[in-house]
Amino acid sequence: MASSLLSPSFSSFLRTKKDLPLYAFSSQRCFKAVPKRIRCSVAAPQRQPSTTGSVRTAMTMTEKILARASEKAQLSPGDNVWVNIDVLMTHDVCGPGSIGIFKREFGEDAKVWDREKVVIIPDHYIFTSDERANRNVDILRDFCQEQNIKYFYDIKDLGNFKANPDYKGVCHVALAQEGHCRPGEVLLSTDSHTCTAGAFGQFATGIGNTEAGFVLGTGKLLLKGPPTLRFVMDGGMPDYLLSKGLILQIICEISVAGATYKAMEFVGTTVESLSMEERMTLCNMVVEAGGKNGVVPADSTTFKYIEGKTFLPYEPVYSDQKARFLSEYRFDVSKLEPVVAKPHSPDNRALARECKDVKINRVYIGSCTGGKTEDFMAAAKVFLASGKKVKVPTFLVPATQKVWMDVYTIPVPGSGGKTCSQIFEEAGCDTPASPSCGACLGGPKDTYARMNEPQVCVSTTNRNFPGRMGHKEGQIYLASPYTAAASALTGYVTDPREFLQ
Ligand SMILES: CC(C)[C@H](C(=O)O)[C@@H](O)C(=O)O
Repeated sequence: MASSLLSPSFSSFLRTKKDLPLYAFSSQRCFKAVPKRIRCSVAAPQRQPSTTGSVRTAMTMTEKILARASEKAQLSPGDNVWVNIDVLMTHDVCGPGSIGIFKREFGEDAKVWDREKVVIIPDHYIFTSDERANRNVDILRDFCQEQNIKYFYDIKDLGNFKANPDYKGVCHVALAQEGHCRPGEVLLSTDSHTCTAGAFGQFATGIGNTEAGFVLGTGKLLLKGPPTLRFVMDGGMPDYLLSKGLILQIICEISVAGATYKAMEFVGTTVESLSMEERMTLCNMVVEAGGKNGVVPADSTTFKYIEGKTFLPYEPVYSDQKARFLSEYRFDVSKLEPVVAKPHSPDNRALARECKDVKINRVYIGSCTGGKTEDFMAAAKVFLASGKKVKVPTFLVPATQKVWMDVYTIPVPGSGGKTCSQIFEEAGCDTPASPSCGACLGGPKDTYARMNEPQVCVSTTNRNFPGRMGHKEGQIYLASPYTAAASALTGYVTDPREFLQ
């Protein structure tokens, strides 16, 4: 690696790197392999507060993960620390840029720090004839071949996604399904919805291309520890609510800037009762409140989901009882009603029933937020309960190839063995499309279900900014899969209780 090619900040880091013992950069999980005390004293010869044996201050789980990953005994909000990264993910939109920066800064022949810790998932602009979008995937492929990247979920045949057994689809859902989400670890990726993986009790956050270029070369990143907001959600989940409703409620309460550079920790009996997919939905939209990361303590639900998906050891951490939280918010979930976020901001709250006069042109069910297996099962439940047909075009975009398979194979409870796909067909929905991010963020003009007209859409996705799904005058109502399906059946924004009670 030619250090003369490096920018000042990169080269000063590398000087530090030279002084550190080798094991800090090995592919092993060094906090497991090396006793903490030895690590600290070798890496930092001067006595630090963390090595004096003084009683440590209570920490939140986010602080603990970052402390451990930076080989410190203690971390307080605001501390800047060099964090060892467990997984770095990138996709077709940001991968080429990150690779370009990596090559520019570390040299054309540089190798990534660990070929088994880099995960590359084409997912955004896949099923399009847009040449630049297609070229992005080619750049990823060339890089993965050159670097012998272990986890590259490639797609070559755009005409038939099933002909690409490695292809997954939406990165945040694929990361979980493929066992890349492990409690206590640090996962970074060039996508703001990386916070989804906090559902597994890990520190997961989105980074920029420049940072990703740096991580590709070093496996480290300088991160500032965020303070934590704690959300305690208790009470039985009403059977017309999904966790999309919970996170919309929270964002509306604290605003789109309410958690800027803060961790959002979700606890309480309701959270404990949620499935992994529902926890993922909760953490997924943390960034819509400005959050640095979302986190749910790992429990038996987490361990069961992970079982068989990864063979790497992991070590969960939990907030200390006396951990300091910046604020605490409490919700009695049993009293909540279905909400939507009206155009053009995820915190533009209204009760679904307050919008019953809003006429809509289409419904979209898909994305990392609302395109998981359970999201389709929820929508199918509403269609099944109504026995009616949809009144507006209803687009279904499974997040991943596995979700697509589930839609076609898993029987919906109470349906006499029908699959979601059968129920959707009977209800008159569009045939489930090839898995990808689809029209969640507009995409090239020929993207399936893109809003090319100034229409009104109820969507299970995460953002409703002007132009988000295509047309800049389009109007997007963010909603749960229950509310989206109910709205499809009436042609108006509809409270799902109309069909579920
Ligand atoms: C393309 C990518 C940079 C972007 C993000 O990071 O959020 C996208 O995934 C989105 O949802 O808007």
